Formats: sequence, C-alpha cells, structure tokens
Amino acid sequence: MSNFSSQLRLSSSLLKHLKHQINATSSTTSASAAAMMFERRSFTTTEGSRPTIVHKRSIDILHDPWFNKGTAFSMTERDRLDLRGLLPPTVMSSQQQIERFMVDLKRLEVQARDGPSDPNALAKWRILNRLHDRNETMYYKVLIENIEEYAPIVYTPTVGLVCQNYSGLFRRPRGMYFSAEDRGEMMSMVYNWPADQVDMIVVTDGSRILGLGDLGVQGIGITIGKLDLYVAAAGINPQRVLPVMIDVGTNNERLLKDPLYLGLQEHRLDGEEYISVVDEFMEAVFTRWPHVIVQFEDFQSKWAFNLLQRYRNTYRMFNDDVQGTAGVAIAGLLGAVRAQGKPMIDFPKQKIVVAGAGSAGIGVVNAARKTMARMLGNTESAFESASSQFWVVDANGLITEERTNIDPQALPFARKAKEVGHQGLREGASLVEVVQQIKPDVLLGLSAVGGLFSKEVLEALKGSTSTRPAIFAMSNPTKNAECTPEEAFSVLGDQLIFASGSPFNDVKFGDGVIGHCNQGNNMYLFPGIGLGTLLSGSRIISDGMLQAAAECLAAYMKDDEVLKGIIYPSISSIRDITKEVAAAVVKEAIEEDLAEGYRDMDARELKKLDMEEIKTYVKNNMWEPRYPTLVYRKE
Ligand SMILES: NC(=O)C1=CN([C@@H]2O[C@H](COP(=O)(O)OP(=O)(O)OC[C@H]3O[C@@H](n4cnc5c(N)ncnc54)[C@H](O)[C@@H]3O)[C@@H](O)[C@H]2O)C=CC1
Ligand SMILES: CC(=O)C(=O)O
Ligand SMILES: [Mg+2]
Repeated sequence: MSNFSSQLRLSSSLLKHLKHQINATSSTTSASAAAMMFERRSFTTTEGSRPTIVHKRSIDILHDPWFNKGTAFSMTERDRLDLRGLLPPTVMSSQQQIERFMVDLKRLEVQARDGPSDPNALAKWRILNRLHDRNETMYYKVLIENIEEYAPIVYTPTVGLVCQNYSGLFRRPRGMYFSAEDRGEMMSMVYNWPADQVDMIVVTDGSRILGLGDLGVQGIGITIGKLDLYVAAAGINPQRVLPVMIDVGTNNERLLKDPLYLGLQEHRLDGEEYISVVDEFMEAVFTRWPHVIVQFEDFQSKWAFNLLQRYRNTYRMFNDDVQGTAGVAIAGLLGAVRAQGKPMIDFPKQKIVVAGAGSAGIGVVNAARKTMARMLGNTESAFESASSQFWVVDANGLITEERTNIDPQALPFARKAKEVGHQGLREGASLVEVVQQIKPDVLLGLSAVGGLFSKEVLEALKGSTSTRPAIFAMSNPTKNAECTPEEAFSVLGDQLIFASGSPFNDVKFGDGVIGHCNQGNNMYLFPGIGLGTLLSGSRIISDGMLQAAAECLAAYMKDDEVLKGIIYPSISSIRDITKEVAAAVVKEAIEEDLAEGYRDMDARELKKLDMEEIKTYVKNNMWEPRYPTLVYRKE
C-alpha cells in the first residue's frame, strides 16, 4: 500500500511538472508543444530530466520501438501508461536487460570468433534485428557498447549477405520506398513517414551494393546499416534517421525472375526518366525536411557522379562512395607515408597504382591528386606533377589516352601513351605488368574483384621502391577483397602496410611480431561528415569540409602507432573519432562562411567558439541510448 501511494505521489509530481511545461508553451499548439519537449529530451544526456510526452498507451507503446523499454518500465510508468499486467512482473534495469540479451546472443559465439568467416553472422543479424524492431534504445546500447563485435554484423560484411537475402529476411518495414510507380505522388507520400523531424537520410537505388552488383530493392539493407552507424558512431537521434530505397527496377536477371522478390520486376529506368524520379524524391524530402542531409550510397558509378554534380551545390548532400571513401583513403595514404618514417609532405612523391576506376576508385584518385597538388603549391605544374603519380587500371587494363570509349570520369587520369611507352607499358597493360614496371609505393584496390591481387601481383610488388609498401584491398564485402592479409603478409613480409574494406584478423608472425590489418572503410568519416554538417547548419557540403574530415582522421593516429603499421584507429573508439571529425567539419564550415547554425546555436554564436568549445558542442549534441521518462497525454 505504501509503495502504491509513493508511486501515486511520484505520478502527481510528474503531472504537476508536465502542467507547468504545458502552460509555459500555451501559445503554441499542443502538437508543437509536445514536439518541443520531445526534442529537449532527445538531446539531453542526463537521466531523470524532462519527461517525454507520448500520445499512445498500453500495448501500442510496447509495439513501438521508439518508446518501448520492455521489462525496464518502472511500476509507476506501468500504472501511468496502462501497462500493468502486460509485462512480466519483474522490473529490470537497462543493464540487466542487456545482460539477458547478450546471454542469448552469445549462444552463437561457439566457433564464431574467426572474423570474416563467422558462420553465425546471419543468425546474429536476425537476433539484433528483432531487438531493433522491439526496442531501439536497447538495440543501440548493445551496438554502441560492443561496436567492434557487431559492426561486422550490422555493416560490412554481413550486411552484404543480408541485402542478397533481403526479400526472404524482410519482416517489419524499416525506412521508405519510393518507386518508379510513385511518380507524381512523392510530395504527398513523404508525409506518410511518422517523424516530424528527420536529420539524416541514406538513400540507394540498389544498383551497386558493396561489390555485389545490382540487388534492386534489397539494397535497402545497406542504408539501414549505414544509419545504424550514424546512430552508434555519430549519436544522430534514431528517431530522426530515414533509410530510403528508390526502386526504379533492376537489371539483375535472377531477381527479375524470382517470385519472392519484393521490388519492381522490370528493367531499370535510365536517362531522363531515371533522373526525374530522383529529382522528385529530392524535392519531396527537402520540402518536408528543409534541413535534412542526404547521403547517396551505392549508386552505380555513372549515376553516382552525375547526381553528385547535379545536387551538390543546391542540397545538403554527399556521395559516400565517391567522397567518404576518398577521405578515408587519403588519411590511410598519409599514414602509409608516415609509417615509412617520412613526413606527410612527402606524399606527392608516392607512386600509386589504383585497380578500379568506378565511383570509389576515381573518387580516391581525384581527391589524392588534389591533396598532392595542394602540398606542391596548387599551381598548374603542381597539378601536372601530381597527376603523374597515379596509374589507373580497370577491367580493360591500364587506362591511357588511347582508350576508345573512355569513361569521362576516368579521362583526366588517362596516362599519355608516349609516357607509359617509356615506362615499358601500353594501353590496356595488365595489373601485374603495371606493378612490375612502376614498382609502386602503394597498390590500392577498389575493383570489387575478390583475389585480384594474385600471388603474381603480390610478388611483383616485392620490387616496390618503398621501404614499406602498402596494400589497400578496399573492396567489400570480405569475399570481394582484392587479397587477404595472410596472402599479402606471407609474400611481402611484416614491413607491409595493409588495409582492407571489411574486417580481417591481424596476422601473427611469431615472436610477438604482428602484421596489422587495418580497416580502411568510409565508416570512419561519413558519420562525422553528416554530424558536422548538421551541427554547423552548413547549406552544402564543400570540398573543404570533406578535406578537413580526412585531415582530422589522418592526424588522429599517433606516430608510434603508425610506425607499427596501424594507420586507422580501432573501431572501438569510433564515437570519439566521429566527434573529432564532426568538430573539424563544423570548424571548416564556419571558416568558409557556410555555417548557418543549428537550433539555439546560430551562426554568430558558432563563430565565437574555439576548437575545444566546438568539440564540447558536438559531444553535447550526440544522442545517448538512455530511457526517458514517459508521460501520456491525449493528442
Ligand atoms: N572500403 C570502402 O570504404 C569502400 C569500398 N568500396 C568498394 O569498392 C568496390 C568498387 O566500387 P565502385 O567503384 O562503386 O564500383 P564500380 O563497379 O563502379 O567500379 C569497379 C571498377 O573496377 C574495375 N574492374 C573490374 N574488374 C577489374 C580488374 N580485373 N582489374 C582492374 N579493375 C577492374 C571496373 O572496370 C570498374 O572501373 C566495391 O567492392 C565497393 O564495395 C566502395 C566504397 C567504399
Ligand atoms: C563501404 C562502402 O560504402 C561500400 O563498400 O560501398
Ligand atoms: Mg558504399
């Protein structure tokens, strides 16, 4: 009885508090008052703060992953929200809930510790996904606290398998689908999404999912995986993220015939028709959420470049494969220079062979050339000199100006025929020939061809003029990596610098000598680029902001780590890295006069902040997975 009356007292004090809040906002509509209070909660990191107003009760709350706390609802809340009797009687702390969940998840750990070949990865994804469906706060707490272990499940490599099987795995919808059939309807459809505020959209058309090709509508899986990292690494509020699939058909013949396929079973739209669908989508989302940021993900190269040019000066958007990957690669390339005991300013002397001339490969060469040119003084001759450091090889071999039907994106990187003639090469020379003749410092793969760096290619790299040659086998998922660290270290020895797009285990040489396998993945940058853009209120995402992000990641590594061959940080510190990257992006946006501010932090206030204050501002705006107190009010 006394327990019950103390609960009543608690409830009435909460109601008083609520009444006060409602009075304070009486000039606004009840919906916007609720929204304002809701927002305050979302960016508060202290428990026991203002309650969150919900307009539903009873079983509806338990079925809502945004509000559900499962067995962690206190008895007071159970009474207040008509939940009494709908849950087992024991009230658990959020930590106890996690412990119970982890016991279940860890049952699959038997023989599941061998990294990329984890046979239970898909089963683990299902368990995590079910948790995501029923309780978002708990899901993100599990993910954040165990990011190293579960990033490979919610992200590459397992997310690739998930996308390949998405039509079978689909249970509850997550995100929005805009299809070619919805033309003319998107402006109203966008209001079907329940959240009044969306900060971050990741969108794909499913045309090139990781290195797995056209997976059509099933590509939605990658947008969900990327947004999981936005929440876990950048602390974007999970209620304000939106995964989007633009379904314009598929050219994957298997999916076109699959009776279980969930997407449009027709060939992809192309040309103006295709562009008009994406235009309509962009107009719709920016009309409803003018401050949203849209990340384009895994579009086939021709559309990746085209849409980036089309939108980047109008909308807050970027292409992760072109721009995020470039920044991560530059940070790694600078790390590889330092690992040779040289200063970063020596970067323009590096000879770099790149296998793959798609959105990722060209994005990297473009940005790396700009970085070199800047280091050399940014003159025309600096640019020329930088251009001569790259040899780009695609499916048809070395790209030179003699190539017929050359892809316009690759044209600026085509080598002069005469020049390569002097180097003992020619148009279409094979990768192994290029490596043999050029003796590069770096061999970088973004080809999506698993095993491309064959024994022969690795043997050829032994001729490298570098004291510590570097291999970036960046294609995803695991089976698409150009080589494994075992293959690379076994041929090139322990002085090799190695990075892969998906995670692999380090290689042990014995006597405590380790061949470090770094994960060179755009996950180190895109969350910080998005968060920094959001908090600066920058109208667009400039080259300078992307460059600042890359330089910040490069500077994150200490000399002693780099000398050991560790060129990227541990994934376990991704939240800290993301905070640093976001702060660098905010600072650059301020310096370029692009920052228009965010909420109470207007452009003038932003300008007054020094770097430490910007970092604090970023940190204070990162969402934490904590249960808020819920209070019911009728709509
Ligand atoms: N680690 C990371 O952060 C990232 C990795 N990637 C990976 O990069 C890969 C490529 O992505 P995109 O550039 O968008 O794909 P894409 O399909 O546009 O480009 C692939 C390129 O590889 C070339 N290629 C194919 N066979 C080749 C061969 N035998 N030798 C040399 N080149 C060959 C093609 O001609 C084409 O230029 C994918 O596996 C993707 O997962 C992409 C973005 C980020
Ligand atoms: C990592 C990534 O964005 C990709 O493989 O496409
Ligand atoms: Mg991608």
